[in-house]
Amino acid sequence: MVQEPIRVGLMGLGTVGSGVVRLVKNHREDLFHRSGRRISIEKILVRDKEKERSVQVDPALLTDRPEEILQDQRIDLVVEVMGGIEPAYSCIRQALEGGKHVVTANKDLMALHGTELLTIAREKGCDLFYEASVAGGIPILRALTEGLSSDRITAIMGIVNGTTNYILTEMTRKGTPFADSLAQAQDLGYAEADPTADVEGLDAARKMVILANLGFHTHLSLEEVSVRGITDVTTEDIRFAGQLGYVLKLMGIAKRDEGRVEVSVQPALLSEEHPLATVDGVFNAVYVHGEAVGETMFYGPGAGEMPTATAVVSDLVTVVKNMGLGVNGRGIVAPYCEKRWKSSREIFAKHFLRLRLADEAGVMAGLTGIFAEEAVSLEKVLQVPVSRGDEAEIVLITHTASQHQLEAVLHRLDEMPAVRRLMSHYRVEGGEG
Ligand SMILES: NC(=O)C1=CN([C@@H]2O[C@H](COP(=O)(O)OP(=O)(O)OC[C@H]3O[C@@H](n4cnc5c(N)ncnc54)[C@H](OP(=O)(O)O)[C@@H]3O)[C@@H](O)[C@H]2O)C=CC1
Ligand SMILES: N[C@@H](CC=O)C(=O)O
Repeated sequence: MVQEPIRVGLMGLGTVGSGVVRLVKNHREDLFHRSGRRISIEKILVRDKEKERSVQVDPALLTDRPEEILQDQRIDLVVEVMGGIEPAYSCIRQALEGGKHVVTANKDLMALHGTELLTIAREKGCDLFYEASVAGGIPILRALTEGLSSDRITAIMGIVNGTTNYILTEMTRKGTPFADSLAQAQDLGYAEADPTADVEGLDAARKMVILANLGFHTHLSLEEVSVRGITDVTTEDIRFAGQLGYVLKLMGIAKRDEGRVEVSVQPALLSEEHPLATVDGVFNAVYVHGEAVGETMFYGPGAGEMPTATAVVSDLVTVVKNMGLGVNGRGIVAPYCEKRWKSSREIFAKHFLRLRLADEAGVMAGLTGIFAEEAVSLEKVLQVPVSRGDEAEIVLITHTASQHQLEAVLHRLDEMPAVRRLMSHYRVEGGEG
């Protein structure tokens, strides 16, 4: 008996949606063999039906009315690649409540409403997959939920935003100014429609919430994550970090010790030996530490049309296979670990500080005295030349100290008259010893 095809309603035909159309067409036979059904894109929701498209589609498939997909009983599965919260949230909710399976690439939405939507999906016996929402083409969500499902995850650290990694790589390698590198990332289709979310760290924070919730089986919300982007990173910071043996990356850091978690996004220095240090350009990588497995790392393109479409269409294949087995929605695990945040006394790291000082006798002694009194020892100190004769600049790296100790030092430096300016400070990961 010839089975009916799986009927898909595609919401969005931009960068990712176009990739989905291309992949479904180009890998048609493989997808059929792997999923057991033909995949047919029945309708495509767009904002502007007249717009010129980079991919060829039958104009009769285009609609600007979501209900044409949501109320079509023949459609089994909705692929949401519009982005943003609304109308994506209402569409996905309505699709699930109507018994349609959903695949989405929308991290904004999954970071904000993921737990709620997954609960609806489970109750309705529907699948809701979102592999493409984190790290584009890297199957990291599947690694956490399947490959590492026997382990207890203690750390997830990642370069999870392709746009900022591209910008920082261009600044490091070629000294390309921030604005020019951002424009290139936009032209290449890596950046969000509003790139503020990329450069201010919010996009990475959304992904870290998704990763931490899956890895730690808890329910953390976005507002609780400490977020700092790359807009104040300078080429000097990058250069001095390099002189000390470090590279600067926008890092997502999620760690769990004895049930207490920390999650942050910040530009951080990585030792040149750290496995994440060589991840350049649009590439992403996620380093996962598990109690039993130890260190693992997942690497690949974090954004762009075809890598992201690969993740979306792979989710689609899983939905179709689950339909064949009659197990849709069963793989969704509800959060079962209590949420307990670390205090600032429980978060430990080394730190990089760049300070502009008055060039006077006794200033260095006063400065090192502050670090000693707060029990923060110094690992490396570098004096750098400055144009003003009455000023000196130093760059230093501390040994491991708590966040609380660092804040005490920064507060006291702020009150020390000879400290003219704190030029920059970053957390340092790796390079212990
Ligand atoms: N680009 C990337 O590399 C990656 C993107 N993602 C995520 O994938 C999703 C899609 O991103 P991307 O393809 O880059 O986005 P684009 O801006 O390129 O495309 C969005 C598409 O959705 C349509 N759309 C948007 N709003 C509406 C609306 N209100 N009603 C109807 N149609 C609408 C647009 O229609 P029209 O064309 O008519 O304007 C467009 O076709 C986002 O959630 C993004 O965060 C995830 C990983 C990587
Ligand atoms: N804007 C995002 C796209 C993928 O999620 C990024 O640059 O990583």
